[in-house]
Amino acid sequence: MSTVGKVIKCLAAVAWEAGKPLSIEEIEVDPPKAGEVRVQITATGVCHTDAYTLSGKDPEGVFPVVLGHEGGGIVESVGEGVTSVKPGDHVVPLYVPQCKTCKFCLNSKTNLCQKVRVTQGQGVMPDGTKRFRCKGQELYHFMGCSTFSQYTVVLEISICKVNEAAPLDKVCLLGCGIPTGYGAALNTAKVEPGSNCAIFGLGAVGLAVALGCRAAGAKRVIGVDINPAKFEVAKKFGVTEFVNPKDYDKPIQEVLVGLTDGGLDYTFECIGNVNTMRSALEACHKGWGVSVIIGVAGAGEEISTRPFQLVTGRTWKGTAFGGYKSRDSVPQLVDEYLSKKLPIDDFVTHNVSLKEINEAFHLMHSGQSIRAVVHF
Ligand SMILES: NC(=O)c1ccc[n+]([C@@H]2O[C@H](COP(=O)([O-])OP(=O)(O)OC[C@H]3O[C@@H](n4cnc5c(N)ncnc54)[C@H](O)[C@@H]3O)[C@@H](O)[C@H]2O)c1
Ligand SMILES: [Zn+2]
Ligand SMILES: [Zn+2]
Repeated sequence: MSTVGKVIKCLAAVAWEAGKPLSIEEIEVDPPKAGEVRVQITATGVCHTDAYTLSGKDPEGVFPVVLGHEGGGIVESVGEGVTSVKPGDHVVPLYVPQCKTCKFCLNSKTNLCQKVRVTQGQGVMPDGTKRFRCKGQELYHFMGCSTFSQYTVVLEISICKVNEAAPLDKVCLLGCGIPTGYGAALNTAKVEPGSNCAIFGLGAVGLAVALGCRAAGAKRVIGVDINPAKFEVAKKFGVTEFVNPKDYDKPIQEVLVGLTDGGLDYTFECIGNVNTMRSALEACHKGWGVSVIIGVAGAGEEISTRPFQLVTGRTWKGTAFGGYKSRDSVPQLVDEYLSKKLPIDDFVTHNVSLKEINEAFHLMHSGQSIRAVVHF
């Protein structure tokens, strides 16, 4: 029996309020309106941003909400005017959309499409309404994706069709963490062959940076992390040396400058801590070192350094979603995965069912997982 045009009842992990575990509920998902796509989600990763919003610290956070933004799925039906995907297509929802018409999309220097920024931040579709209900209450959308549900509704500009040969429980991770780090090295820093790089924080994002540095032909890739358990696994991703700030009684930037004859060519902050952001900048080589901020700091926090650090030729940059124009790039990254250039499988350390989704959050908080993938 076709579900097209009908409300679908399915299971979702609902965040009813801040600071509480997710609860598995039967929800109702409306059909897609014009320009929208209803997707059956088959797998999703769990990312720090989901945890951040769930914690209540996100000033934009609204409840009750269906979180999740690292999903993979199959198109169930499309709304009026949708042409780039059709029912049955394998797709990855994208929290950075690509409308291809706004000022940002038309500028090759940025990937930050602004077409639906305001409504996406408010947790609603562009017409101000929502497509989810549970127990008589409407549920908010999240980052334009809401992948913690068996079915979700997203905009056509927030989705891309990917090669069906790729398993969705792996390429779902191309929805956030992997492109973020990989693109930070390749698109934002534009790491050159023979470079010395340092990566602060060896979670999924930092390890993806390591893959990007390796792909670019970096010579030394120094991993900086306070969890020594990360080093063995990081070698597999191309980290060549490991520095634990806890092993030293001087600032870590001084240690790194000493190890590298004056500093790094490229550093990457993948923690979200304003102190390590400063260390990462100051670990850069005078005259040309570039530091890229990827980690997301807490609301209201500020970075600082002495301006002389910049006057003497260091550059501070930042990046979201690795600088990738999302709909153009994610299908290409899927192809890189299929041609064994981009090893996504190594990121999946745990697999859980939807009912165990809170366990995936626990594995992330305790530092045990690189990524735990939730299967529907
Ligand atoms: N800019 C973007 O588009 C974007 C996208 C996704 C995630 N992020 C952010 O990237 C960051 C990393 O995400 P992740 O999923 O890899 O996180 P993660 O928690 O898996 O990894 C962080 C790592 O940093 C280490 N660490 C913590 N404090 C440290 C310190 N003081 N010194 C050295 N190492 C330290 C931890 O041991 C851990 O290995 C987060 O802030 C996340 O919000 C940004
Ligand atoms: Zn994320
Ligand atoms: Zn746009």
